[in-house]
Amino acid sequence: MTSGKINVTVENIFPLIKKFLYSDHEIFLRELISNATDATLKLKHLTTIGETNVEYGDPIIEVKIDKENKKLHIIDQGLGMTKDEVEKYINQVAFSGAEEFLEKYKDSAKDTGIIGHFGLGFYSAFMVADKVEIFTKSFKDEPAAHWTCDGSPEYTLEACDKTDRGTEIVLHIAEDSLDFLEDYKIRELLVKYNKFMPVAIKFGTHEEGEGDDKVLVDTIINNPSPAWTKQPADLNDEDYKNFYRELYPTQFEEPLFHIHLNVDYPFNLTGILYFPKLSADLQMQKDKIQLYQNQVFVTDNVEGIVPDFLTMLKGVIDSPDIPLNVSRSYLQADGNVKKISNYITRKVADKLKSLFNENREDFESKWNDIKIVLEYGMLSEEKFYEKANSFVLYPTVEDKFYTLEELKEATKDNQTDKDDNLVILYASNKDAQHSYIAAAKDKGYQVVLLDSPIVSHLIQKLESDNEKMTFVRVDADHINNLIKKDETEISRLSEDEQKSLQDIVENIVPKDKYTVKLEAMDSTAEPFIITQPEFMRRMKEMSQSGGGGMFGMGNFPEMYNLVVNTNSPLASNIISNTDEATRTESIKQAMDLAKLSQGLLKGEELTAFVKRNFNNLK
Ligand SMILES: Nc1ncnc2c1ncn2[C@@H]1O[C@H](COP(=O)(O)OP(=O)(O)OP(=O)(O)O)[C@@H](O)[C@H]1O
Repeated sequence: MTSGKINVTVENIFPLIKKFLYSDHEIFLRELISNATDATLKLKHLTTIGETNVEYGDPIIEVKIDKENKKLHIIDQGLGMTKDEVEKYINQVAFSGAEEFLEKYKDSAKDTGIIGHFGLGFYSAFMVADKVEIFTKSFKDEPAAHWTCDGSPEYTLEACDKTDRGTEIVLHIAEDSLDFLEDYKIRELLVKYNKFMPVAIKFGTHEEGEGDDKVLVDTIINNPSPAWTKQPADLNDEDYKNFYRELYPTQFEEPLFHIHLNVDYPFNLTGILYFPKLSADLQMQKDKIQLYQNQVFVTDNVEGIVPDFLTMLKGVIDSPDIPLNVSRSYLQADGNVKKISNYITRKVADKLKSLFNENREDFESKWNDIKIVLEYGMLSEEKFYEKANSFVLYPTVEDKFYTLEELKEATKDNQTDKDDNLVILYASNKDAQHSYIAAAKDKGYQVVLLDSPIVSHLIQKLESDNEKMTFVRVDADHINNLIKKDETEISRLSEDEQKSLQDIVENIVPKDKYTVKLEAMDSTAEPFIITQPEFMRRMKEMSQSGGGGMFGMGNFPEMYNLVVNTNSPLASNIISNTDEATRTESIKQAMDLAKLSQGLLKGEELTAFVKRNFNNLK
């Protein structure tokens, strides 16, 4: 037997390992199973290249709990180690690896980034065990070895009588980690980290069959060849849907479509992304994109790797080319990671384009579920914006879908104003803006429905990229002014009469909220109309939803115009009526009706309005 002292340079490494990443103790199992998988795949490689003629067979990795003796076993049938190799790989390589890792990250252990996802390796066993044993028999014709270490730098290494090839790691679970002797706990970890690892993992057994045919079979935790490792040509739609269910067993909604990622130059990346049906409550998205490295789960926080606007997608990406032991800011500056993020953006845009081209009707039916992602993408990724023009849709209030070019074509004859600007009218809420939409439709105008929360930012961008095109919400002005044409209505009131009308109305309407504007309109148009000027409203919205350059606008009071139609019978009545009480009453009534039609009559005012009108019916 050899015994020795591991060469400690970091002041006692074991307590450090125990403390390290306190919340992440569970990763020990992933590290040990990764080692077992590597050892198995290495042997497979050696047999395929003819380096050895041992029988590879159908190896599995087994995880076994021995609750009574407080032990956890991880057993593989991989290439094993000779005594010399244990000395070299465990006492030297693995130890110095762990040591270097700790030295580097002990101060940043609290960093919530990707740090700590990989690297501690074999010695992470000491996060949960106070004694670790290795029984290992190499595929080479040499005696088996037995290594023990009780958490002090001293270890023992001796020959043992293990006869079958491979390595068995035995963890003597520490008192404060007895959780890891619970079936459910280990199962949960295996499912979380090892669900798609490339070597079969056995955890327990279960019965299969009926009556006398009942047999005990191994319970295999993982699917060693998940869909993303296969060629797209070998998978059909059903396979993709099945994989979605495998990935998110608690998700019952089907995905809208998928994108298979598969590239090996200049970086290596595979994966499948899914466009989910987005629920109204975006905060509820608990199923996220999962990041793997060679089929080992790393994290479901893909911030910085997947472009922001795509983090609402679901699925898997697997790439060995993403550095993991680094902080988020370093990650974002990494050249490979940038390329990966650009590649994903391009693939998503290409897929959307082909869906649009292949089956436009289907694409239109999915529009409402995907628009937020696309609109956000147009705003945040210039490369996506450039491609998006050919498939992003602008639905009208009547559910007709246009691309921007089609919309321009459909509106240019009727909606170009006297200064040669194309005015695109839009509504953000079909019900609330109903009367304004109806007025626009009467004129034969198209009204598009833009109701996502970031629309004000998007139209701002579209305007700056499309000369002589402006977006105006239907309630931004009265109908004649929304798209200014040359014809002007003549006012029936004299200038003196207009002046007196203005004074009378201004005296009654609250000045801090409404600017009274007299307009000569068709006599059948509504006498009082409340409008909300486009510019102010848009800046306010942009400021409320973040950015937009109008810092602080979000707190501005709402400003409205009260447009009084000087050609309406009511306007004439107000002028000619000399009884102040009834005049005031009719202005208040007209004002309330205008508010009602803008959705502004609420609470106490609404109650008073209803009461007053019922009284009038008596
Ligand atoms: N189950 C095993 N079978 C055979 N060799 C093993 C096994 N576990 C560990 N080893 C050997 O010990 C070495 C060190 O393992 P350790 O987990 O510390 O680091 P690693 O796997 O090389 O890298 P990483 O830091 O990514 O885990 C391995 O490279 C391997 O040679």
